[in-house]
Amino acid sequence: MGSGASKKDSPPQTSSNPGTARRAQGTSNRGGNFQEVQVQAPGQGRSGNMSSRTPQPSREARSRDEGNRNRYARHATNHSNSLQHGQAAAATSRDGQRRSAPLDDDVQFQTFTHNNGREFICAKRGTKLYYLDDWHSHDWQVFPERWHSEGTFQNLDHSQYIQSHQGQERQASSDNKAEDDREGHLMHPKRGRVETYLMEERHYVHFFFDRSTGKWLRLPIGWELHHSLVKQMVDHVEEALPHWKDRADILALLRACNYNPDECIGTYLLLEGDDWLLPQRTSKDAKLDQNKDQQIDELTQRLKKLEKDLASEKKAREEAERQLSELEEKYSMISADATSAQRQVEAMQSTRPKTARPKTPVAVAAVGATEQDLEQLNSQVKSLHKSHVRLKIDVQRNIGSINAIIAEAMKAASELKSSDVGSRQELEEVRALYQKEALQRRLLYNQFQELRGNIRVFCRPRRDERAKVCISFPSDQDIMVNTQEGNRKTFTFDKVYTTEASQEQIFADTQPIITSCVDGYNVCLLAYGQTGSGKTFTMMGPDSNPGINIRAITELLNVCSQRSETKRYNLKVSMVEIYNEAVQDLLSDDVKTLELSMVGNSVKIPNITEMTVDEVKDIKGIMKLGDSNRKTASTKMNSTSSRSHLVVMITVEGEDKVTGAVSRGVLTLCDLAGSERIGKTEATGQRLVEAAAINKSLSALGQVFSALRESQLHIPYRNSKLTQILRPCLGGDAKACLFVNISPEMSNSPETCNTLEFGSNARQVALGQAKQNIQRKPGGFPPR
Ligand SMILES: Nc1ncnc2c1ncn2[C@@H]1O[C@H](COP(=O)(O)OP(=O)(O)OP(=O)(O)O)[C@@H](O)[C@H]1O
Repeated sequence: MGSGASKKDSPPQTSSNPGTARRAQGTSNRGGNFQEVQVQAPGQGRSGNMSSRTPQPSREARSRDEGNRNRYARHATNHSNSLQHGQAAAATSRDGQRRSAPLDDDVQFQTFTHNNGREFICAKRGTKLYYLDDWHSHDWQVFPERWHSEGTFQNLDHSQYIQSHQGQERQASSDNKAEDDREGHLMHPKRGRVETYLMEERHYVHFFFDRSTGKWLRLPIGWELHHSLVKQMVDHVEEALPHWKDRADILALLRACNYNPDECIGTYLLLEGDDWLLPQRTSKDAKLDQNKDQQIDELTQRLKKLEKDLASEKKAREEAERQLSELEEKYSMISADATSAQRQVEAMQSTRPKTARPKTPVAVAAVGATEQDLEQLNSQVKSLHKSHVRLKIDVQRNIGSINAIIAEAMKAASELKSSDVGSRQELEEVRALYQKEALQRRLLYNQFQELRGNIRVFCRPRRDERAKVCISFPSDQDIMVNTQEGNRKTFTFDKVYTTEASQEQIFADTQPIITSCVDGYNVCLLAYGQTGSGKTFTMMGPDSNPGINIRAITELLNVCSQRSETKRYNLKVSMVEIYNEAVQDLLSDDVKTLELSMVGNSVKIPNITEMTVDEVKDIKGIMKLGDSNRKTASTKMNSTSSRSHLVVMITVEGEDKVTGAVSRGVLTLCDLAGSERIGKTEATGQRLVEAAAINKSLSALGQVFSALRESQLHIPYRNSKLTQILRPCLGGDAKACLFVNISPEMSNSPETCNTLEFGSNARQVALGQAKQNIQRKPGGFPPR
């Protein structure tokens, strides 16, 4: 085995990867390079000569050993054969003639169990010992010296097992042949055994051109994260899943999802909660958490103790206060007695002659208060004073401890406040979870819509501040109309904008669908509604605030230039007007009328003018040219209203610089003529003819939607020029969006209801899953 040299004497780790096994098999030297050992044929000579000497193992060990021996015996048979062949071949090549191998009993087979758990089959000849590195190879390696101390040997009695297991060997080899090594499994900690299959899929792979080697090389993840387009995708996923911080991980899943951010988010959400997807928690994290829990417990205990102390201190304080007030009362009584006694003494002294100072207490007794009484009173006053001082000290001491308690309580309160911050964080997490849930629901809904190929319908009311409005918005998917009869009707769409919605908002919601045109999808956007409801404002918009048309082409140019490293793009624009059932080329100098030819499911418009757009500045010129050629005429309702359908078609062809595959997507942007009833416009003459043509084509569009909705066999595309042109967009492999533009005025509520009903019907149309138009070889697409 050539690789044996690189493995040196360190035993390779066991690999369960079937691919690895297969590779090892594929690269091994079938003839073997065992050049030193002469071995006997299986079943010949002495065998298992040491088995009788080995101590008897336990029953469990015995059965394990038997299993091993069976395996080894099979391989020993094969390998002893191959030893012979290898040796013979080697001997032949070395000496030019085949050396006769002494097929005697000088080879002994043993199993060696390395301490790392791996087992090897070994062959001993004389003093030399060899081992088989790879189970499937026939390459014998010299047994490394140091392994002797790193494992144990067991002799192998192969002749004993060969006969009984030759049948098994044959069975095993026939089983192996049928085995598909793309099948596999992994052991998931929660899901248990997970079956896997290595699918073959066409995937985008980012390459870069390496000038030094002149080769295209795979872009490493680290580099790819700096690529602007990829960066955008990773940002998008990161924004949707704020918990997923590892950008390289995100990119790895994006690669696996063929650079589809939605699929990437969907996969993540599907497996969310899976520990393997989240950053692995380290033992350090666990310890930190444990410490935190401990701290919280300690704090809670302390808080409880403080509360208890506070309560008992409060009680003691109340008691002290009560005693104090009692003492104060007593003191005031006694001091009142003392004062009156003092007064009596003074009175007595003032009435007594100055010279005749009483020498005996009898004189004092005569006025009712003896000296003894006074002394008693004096001592009472003194003791009261003492208890007053003691009380004062007590109160001061208590106030000190109460202050300490208050400080502790304040500390505990601030800790509680910080734990409140924690619960606020929890609240934030719950909110994030809710947002994720909502995102998941929206994604699933979008995926469902995409799979069914539903026409997405967006409702946009025109801004009107003066008029009495008849609409209200219960949610961003519902709109309620108050009819003139006083009823209320609610309609549901994929999105309902308010009258305040900006052009940017409108474009942002359609942008992903529009840009999928660069990937080879056909995309169609229609604006339907009565005259003056804002269709042209939405699609074309004023110069200062452009609508979808100009923003879409600008965005397509941006996406193309972002991908210019790997793809070469060509963007062409054509513009037609359908006026009175005639298709007119708006980009030709003479506004020529065009013929349509239906070929199968597609429509061809021969001789249509296509203008290449290379830069953003080209767009406005083209739009202006088309607009100036557009027929507009006044009706009673709107003096500038267009009485024709305007269809702008943008073809984006991309050629992959590496594979040469060509993608082609067509973005069809259609500003339909006003849908109001003829009666309301009071049209006559030419205007009446125009209105009739408009009505005919719009009702043909409605019929196509109805037929598609009911999955009828015949879809009446041929009923009008409009439906013929739109056939590739409504025929099953395109993505379609319909804007229903409405007027908010009460006087227009019947038309508004009609428009919303048209939109509701269209929303039920399932076109089927959109398909990418990609051809392997360039030049594969027929001209339009
Ligand atoms: N969302 C809006 N915000 C501000 N102004 C608007 C809005 N929608 C429409 N308008 C204004 O209302 C008027 C009529 O709109 P617009 O011409 O787009 O209607 P329309 O449906 O295309 O009519 P028509 O069928 O006749 O072509 C225009 O002056 C336009 O600027």
